[in-house]
Amino acid sequence: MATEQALILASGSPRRVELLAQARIEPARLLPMDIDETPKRSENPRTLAQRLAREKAEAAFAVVRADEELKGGWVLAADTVVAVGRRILPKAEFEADAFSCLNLLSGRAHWVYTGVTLIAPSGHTRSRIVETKVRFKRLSNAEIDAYVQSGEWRGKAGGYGIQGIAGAFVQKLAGSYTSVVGLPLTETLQLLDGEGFDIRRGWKEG
Ligand SMILES: Cc1cn([C@H]2C[C@H](O)[C@@H](COP(=O)(O)OP(=O)(O)OP(=O)(O)O)O2)c(=O)[nH]c1=O
Repeated sequence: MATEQALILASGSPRRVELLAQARIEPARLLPMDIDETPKRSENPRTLAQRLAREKAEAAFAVVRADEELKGGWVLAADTVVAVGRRILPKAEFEADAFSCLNLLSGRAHWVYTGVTLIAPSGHTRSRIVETKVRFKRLSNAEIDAYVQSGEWRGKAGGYGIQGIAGAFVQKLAGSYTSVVGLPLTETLQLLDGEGFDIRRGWKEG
């Protein structure tokens, strides 16, 4: 009989669950961590994504370690930050956020940084940061208005979701598409594999 292995995903992001499902990895438990995501003064976007992924993973690991049922699981967390130069864009909550993000992104290139942290049952921690450059076409006011109406930007870093309508705004992408959606699959599977989690257990046909 195969030994049990449990992945605890320290996330409330449906995108991250879907990306793992794409690789046939199903978390045993979702454990969203409500941490303060405010950037430190003059913190750069890359460092912020790394720090927040680590903080989410560490907070979740503390819960897992103290829980009889969850103990022995692998803890995974990620954080996605969108930036234009050093300017960090908000996770859009209000229409005004979405308007200002889209006006800023229109006709320009921006960077998407996703930090990923994995904590193995032993407590051993590994992190990766993935950087992707995305270029949007020039957006007309009518396009921005219609996109804001769609509501697809809600709760998303930089005020857009590449996996939806905004996929049509992208002229060029250099890096990792899955990282922009919220979880770089190649690097995440490498981390899991490196810490003894069987990433191919669900790959068998039927
Ligand atoms: C740029 C971009 C971001 N996003 C999403 C991914 C993340 O869910 C969100 C960035 O916010 P995060 O703070 O990384 O994640 P979250 O608060 O949604 O979830 P949790 O902390 O519980 O894991 O933006 C997209 O879905 N598509 C995109 O194209």
